[in-house]
Amino acid sequence: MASGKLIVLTGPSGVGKGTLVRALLNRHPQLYLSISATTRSPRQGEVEGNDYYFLSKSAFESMIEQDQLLEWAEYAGNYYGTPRAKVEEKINQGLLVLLEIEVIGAKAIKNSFPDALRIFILPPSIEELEYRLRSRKTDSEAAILRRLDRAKEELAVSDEFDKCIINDDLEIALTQLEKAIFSD
Ligand SMILES: Nc1nc2c(ncn2[C@@H]2O[C@H](COP(=O)(O)OP(=O)(O)O)[C@@H](O)[C@H]2O)c(=O)[nH]1
Ligand SMILES: Nc1ncnc2c1ncn2[C@@H]1O[C@H](COP(=O)(O)OP(=O)(O)O)[C@@H](O)[C@H]1O
Repeated sequence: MASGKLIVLTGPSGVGKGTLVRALLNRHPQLYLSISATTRSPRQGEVEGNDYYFLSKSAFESMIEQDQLLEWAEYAGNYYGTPRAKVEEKINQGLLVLLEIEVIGAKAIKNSFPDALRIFILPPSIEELEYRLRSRKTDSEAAILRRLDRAKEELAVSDEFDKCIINDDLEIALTQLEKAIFSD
């Protein structure tokens, strides 16, 4: 059976990764989005198994110990990781599998999936990133400041990825993303 491909979308919190992924999945339902595990508490409206698998710290640590995560990272005081089994199953079925993850995990993916296409989403400016994080109204002030701190470190390594796309105009970014995913 033809082997599928892994596509990794990364970039700072608030840049629009989730928005781009939702638009991509709407237009291309054949894409498979991996659902991550996290120790973060659900936000209002988030659904178990749809947005994330919400786990206790000890359940997450037991997944790490049993090598059930393809990659994982600590981010803003919580653990986040990609469950391995589903991704491997879908890749073996020949599907295009999408991961939406932070930068450390996206770098680590290179070890297990050297052929993964890793795309870094950039904001038009750090001021616009802060504006997006605040206007989303999903995070506390402390969480926003942790995300902005982390964003500065993340933006500094954007050139280590296969492709960078600036999410200024959403439609333009989406078209560039489609080109990167489907023309390779
Ligand atoms: N390494 C890694 N990062 C993840 C995973 N799932 C989500 N993330 C990232 O963790 C960060 C925080 O996610 P979240 O709390 O949902 O905030 P949001 O992305 O700003 O809405 C984001 O950069 C996500 O892309 C994962 O499985 N592994
Ligand atoms: N191109 C864009 N222009 C303006 N606002 C955007 C754009 N893309 C996303 N946003 C908004 O920015 C905020 C953060 O987007 P989100 O997809 O949650 O980011 P991430 O998943 O990277 O944390 C949301 O309120 C979203 O509606």
